[in-house]
Amino acid sequence: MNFAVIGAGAVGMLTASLLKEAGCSVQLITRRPEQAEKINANGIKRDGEVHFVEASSEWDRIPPNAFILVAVKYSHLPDIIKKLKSCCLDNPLVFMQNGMMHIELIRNLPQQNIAAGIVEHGALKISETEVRHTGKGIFKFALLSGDEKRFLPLLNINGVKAEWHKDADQMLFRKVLLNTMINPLTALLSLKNGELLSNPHAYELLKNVYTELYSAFPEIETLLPFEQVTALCASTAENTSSMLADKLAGRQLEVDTILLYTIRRSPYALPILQTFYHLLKAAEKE
Ligand SMILES: NC(=O)C1=CN([C@@H]2O[C@H](COP(=O)(O)OP(=O)(O)OC[C@H]3O[C@@H](n4cnc5c(N)ncnc54)[C@H](OP(=O)(O)O)[C@@H]3O)[C@@H](O)[C@H]2O)C=CC1
Ligand SMILES: CC(C)(CO)C(=O)C(=O)O
Repeated sequence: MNFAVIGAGAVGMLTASLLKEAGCSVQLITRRPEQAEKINANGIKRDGEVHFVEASSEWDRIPPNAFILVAVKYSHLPDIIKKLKSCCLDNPLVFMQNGMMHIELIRNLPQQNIAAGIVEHGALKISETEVRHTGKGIFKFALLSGDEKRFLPLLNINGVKAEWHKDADQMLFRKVLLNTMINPLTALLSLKNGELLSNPHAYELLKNVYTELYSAFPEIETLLPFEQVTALCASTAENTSSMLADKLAGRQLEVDTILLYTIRRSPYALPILQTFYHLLKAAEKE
């Protein structure tokens, strides 16, 4: 099976190396040619093992039948969308971003077959050619447009666990709610995921956020029971959330596509989350 992975950050390097290990043919597309050169020379190091994946910053290296997995951040998408409007017109596309604001952005792409992906793995970029697999999980996919049969091969890749979901909105919103609860609190308080449970003040805030979300989205009771939130904090206890990792690295935070999305989707004002939103935006570097 052929893949092109766009973006050689934490998720891009993790996904490309897992697919290569599974015997797939993988073309990694970097933004900077110098990163592609380093990857071609040294491979991708993942937890001490090296996986040789072909990398380039040239989009014409993408085979016409390859699945294109877009593994960049929400804020990087405008450039990618510009490219996709005139190339890779027949390739199936999968967008792997956290959050949900990208769904509107990609609505008018010319490609027929488009899916959303959820990455329930933890990945930390160590260097231009090294990634740490900080949490082993699963990939989830759901159809945004086109023919779902086109994507079913993604569920049968050796050693790469994947699930198909019938309802893209529900799949994505569950993850948004999870990220809305964990990411801002960890980023604001500089806590690891597990400390949201062990720090009594953080735990109180986590419960209050859940209660606030419940008032706006009562379906959360079945979509994402509080026990599932605490179970995830416990199973990723040592993880630095992606929002805290971005803050520590001085990168732009994915606040809008996660937190602002939730605030806007709510039928009522959400004062706790609005406060978190302004605290995070006020501290964000230009
Ligand atoms: N890290 C994690 O554990 C998880 C992340 N996610 C989600 O996955 C998405 C990606 O996250 P993550 O991998 O951590 O982000 P990173 O910031 O580590 O990586 C993003 C990569 O995209 C590259 N990029 C930006 N613009 C382009 C472009 N025009 N062409 C090619 N490459 C480009 C960047 O390149 P450059 O370095 O040159 O700027 C960078 O390598 C996010 O939405 C995140 O929320 C989901 C679950 C877990
Ligand atoms: C679920 C969670 C919070 C795990 O760290 C995550 O997806 C993230 O860090 O963005």
